[in-house]
Amino acid sequence: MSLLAETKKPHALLIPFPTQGHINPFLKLAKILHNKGFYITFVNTEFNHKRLLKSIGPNVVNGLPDFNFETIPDGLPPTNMDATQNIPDLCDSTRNHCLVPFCNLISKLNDPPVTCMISDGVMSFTLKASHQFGLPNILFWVHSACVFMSYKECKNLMERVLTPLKDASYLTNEHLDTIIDWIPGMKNITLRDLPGIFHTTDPNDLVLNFVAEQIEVASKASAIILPTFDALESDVLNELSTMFPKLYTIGPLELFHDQISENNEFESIKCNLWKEESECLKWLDSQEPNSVLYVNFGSVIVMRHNQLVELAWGLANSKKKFLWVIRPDLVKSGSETLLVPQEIVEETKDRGLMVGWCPQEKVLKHKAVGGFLSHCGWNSTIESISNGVPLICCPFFNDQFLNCKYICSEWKFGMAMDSDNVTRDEVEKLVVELIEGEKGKEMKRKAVEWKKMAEEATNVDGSSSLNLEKLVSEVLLFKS
Ligand SMILES: O=c1ccn([C@@H]2O[C@H](COP(=O)(O)OP(=O)(O)O[C@H]3O[C@H](CO)[C@@H](O)[C@H](O)[C@H]3O)[C@@H](O)[C@H]2O)c(=O)[nH]1
Repeated sequence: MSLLAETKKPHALLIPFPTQGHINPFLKLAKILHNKGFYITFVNTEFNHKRLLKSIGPNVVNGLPDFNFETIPDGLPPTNMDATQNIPDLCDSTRNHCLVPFCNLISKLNDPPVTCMISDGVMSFTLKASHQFGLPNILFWVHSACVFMSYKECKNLMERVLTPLKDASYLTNEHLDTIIDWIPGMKNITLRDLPGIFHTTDPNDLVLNFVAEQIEVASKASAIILPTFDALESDVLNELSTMFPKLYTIGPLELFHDQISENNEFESIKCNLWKEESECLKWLDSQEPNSVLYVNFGSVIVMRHNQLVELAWGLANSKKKFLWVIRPDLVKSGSETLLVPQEIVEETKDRGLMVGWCPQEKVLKHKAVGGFLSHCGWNSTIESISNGVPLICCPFFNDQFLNCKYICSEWKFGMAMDSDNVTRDEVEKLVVELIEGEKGKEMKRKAVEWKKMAEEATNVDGSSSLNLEKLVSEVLLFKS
């Protein structure tokens, strides 16, 4: 057994699940590994590749001499180029249709040959490919450790008849208040706090069964990586490390990414599926420190028009400055073309800016941003931690509920808001509190504390740095 000879460039093949919230952490990891001397092949779906050409232009996929993009089909018919594809369809299609084109791709990549692969935790069909080609396969679950643990307990929750719910009445009776005190490393949790997949009433729910199937095979991977850090989730990580001996926490990736991003050649490598409106940074430049609320709901959720209208009124009535990202597909189709009532657009034109997609990480770094109204996707959560930004948490689905629970009750840098019952008064109250209230100041202080701990984890001797080194030497470069 030996490490690969230094002279031969190791070749890492990375394949994320084909949505923005998975592509982003994969791209950061790809750049970090490239900086450590790896030859990189990054695999997108043909559909997303076309979206990248549309949103960024033809240069997007040029890559660098040793950083290449490849594509495979996702098996789905073409859909709206400005919208995230249907998630259950993607889950089903990737597991059923991607293995053969993925294997064909690996056979074709010979110069240099692939030496290891990093696959999305929910793209476990790749384990068959790694087995066939005799390659290490690292599963990258792009969630918090708590969410990963809750998925690990999927079968147990099913066996205890806690999920799927018997019928819709279980969504409103006390069933969701059932205390779950047996998940290792997790305290003060109810069924309501767990990811939304567990609240389905459909016994054949595709996504629930998909996650159950994916987590079941996780232990067959050469290693598992999570984009979190030890100090943030120590209890649950202690438990997970006994279940998965090769589990590496390597977050926040954004901080490692920042350490290498002076390297300008990386700037050209982007994977935004929507056209980025970076002019909003100039607008932020003209605002007072900590005065602006940033509002963004990530890349997947779709809300009702009345939810958006209540939000808009709440923001307007708060009289605070705001930068609001309204994706072209944020509201259910069939609603009015003018999403935000003209009255509000007029009234807030001096203090509010609305764009379709922004460079979120640069926005979160900006000194003008005093808080973030977020859906609590894991990337948005860890990017907020990396920048010490406090949150108003408005979860809509799946892992966002558990992230919200931890942000508000354990990490204490956020306040919760119910996405099902958004009212303008509640929005106004929370926004004012976050930007100028005492609770807002306390949450900002907590957010900055977490930021410092995240920085410690990614310093040379920090837990995530050491794990990243170990991941490279013990798994990615390891040759049996
Ligand atoms: O205008 C925008 C909006 C988002 N982003 C970036 O897009 C990513 C969004 O990721 P996330 O906050 O996790 O939200 P989603 O894209 O909605 O993520 C999906 O995937 C995540 C990882 O599995 C889950 O945690 C979420 O619940 C799920 O909705 C982040 O890196 C953001 O920085 C931008 O750059 N500009």
